[in-house]
Amino acid sequence: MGSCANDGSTEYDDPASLEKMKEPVLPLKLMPLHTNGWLHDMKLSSPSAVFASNGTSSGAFDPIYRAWTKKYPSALNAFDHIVAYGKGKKIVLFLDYDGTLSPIVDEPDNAVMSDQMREVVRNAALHLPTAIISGRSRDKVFDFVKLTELYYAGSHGMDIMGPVGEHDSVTDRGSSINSNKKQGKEVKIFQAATEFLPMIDEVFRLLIEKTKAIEGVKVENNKFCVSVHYRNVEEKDWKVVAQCTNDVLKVYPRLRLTHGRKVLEVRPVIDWNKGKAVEFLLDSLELANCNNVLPIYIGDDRTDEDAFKVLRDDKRGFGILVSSVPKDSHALYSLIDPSEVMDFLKRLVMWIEGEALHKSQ
Ligand SMILES: O=P(O)(O)OC[C@H]1O[C@H](O[C@H]2O[C@H](CO)[C@@H](O)[C@H](O)[C@H]2O)[C@H](O)[C@@H](O)[C@@H]1O
Repeated sequence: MGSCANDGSTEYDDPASLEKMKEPVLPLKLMPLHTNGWLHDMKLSSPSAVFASNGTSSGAFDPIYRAWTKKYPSALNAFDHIVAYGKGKKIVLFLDYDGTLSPIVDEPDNAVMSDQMREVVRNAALHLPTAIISGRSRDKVFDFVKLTELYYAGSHGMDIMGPVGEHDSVTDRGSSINSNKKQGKEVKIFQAATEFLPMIDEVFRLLIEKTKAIEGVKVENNKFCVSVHYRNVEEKDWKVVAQCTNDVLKVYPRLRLTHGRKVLEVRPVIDWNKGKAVEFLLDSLELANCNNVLPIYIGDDRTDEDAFKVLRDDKRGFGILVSSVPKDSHALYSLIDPSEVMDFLKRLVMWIEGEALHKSQ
């Protein structure tokens, strides 16, 4: 297997097997491969939250954060304004998982969702179409959420289990595998990058091998993408993580890199992301061309920005960024942390129930 080369060169045991992967089939959209650039992004994407003495995030009391909320008002404070906009409309809910429904923890396998949050999400899904869109594999995120009432998009939207719609007008790629009974309802499985599965598996194994000497690193297979976690790596070694990942990635021009919260995400170069998944799901729900639909997307990560942007550009719905630190975003509103997400969802359901009661009288 290959080893990390500080001079940027790479050695592989079986170059022939990799050779066939080198041919770019799609236009390249690689981020700059200069690892110092990566390092800069790694630091930027890992800002430290401000914490109060009791351990809770103190964003609301921090003057810089409060100034930031002038641009991204709290969705709780702006709740009446949000629902006024949703009055008479069908609200569709899109939720990210890590950092939105579950707090960020050191060990990705321990990112469990509280029973209370699960109940709130379940209740939301009983009142309005609800989908989880995660960077994790679809199976893994389902194992955490365990709710059959929802739709799921894993691997940053590249693997969707959605409703059976009439048409797939938003996509000319990928495969709708079937329409079958899964988790008790009629669903369609859409996968945008099936041909990349062998490559992703190979890269997953290579990344494990190449990074095995770095203490704290964790490589996670998310089916259509691979996550290289550096949350538990000492900051002085982040450069080595970037170098090792770069060494692997540069022989795979059909893969690209994006940054998440203390994680490097390796994924296909295809034009597909969480924003496309939102469009696909709205289309499948046959709500894509309706004026009386209000999609709301709640997420905390850089990869959620694609979804925020779609909603913002279409002027149809809006994003809510979950963050305890000021960040630039395409979202319109903000929430500090998953506990505020829970409060927002509870209020939304109460409002929907109130509206239904009002209508029935
Ligand atoms: O789209 P998401 O549902 O937010 O998934 C994005 C990544 O989330 C997970 O990593 C993040 O959460 C971990 C658990 O709290 C944390 O340890 C890690 O540092 C974060 O980056 C998940 O493990 C990744 O595979 C997802 O891509």
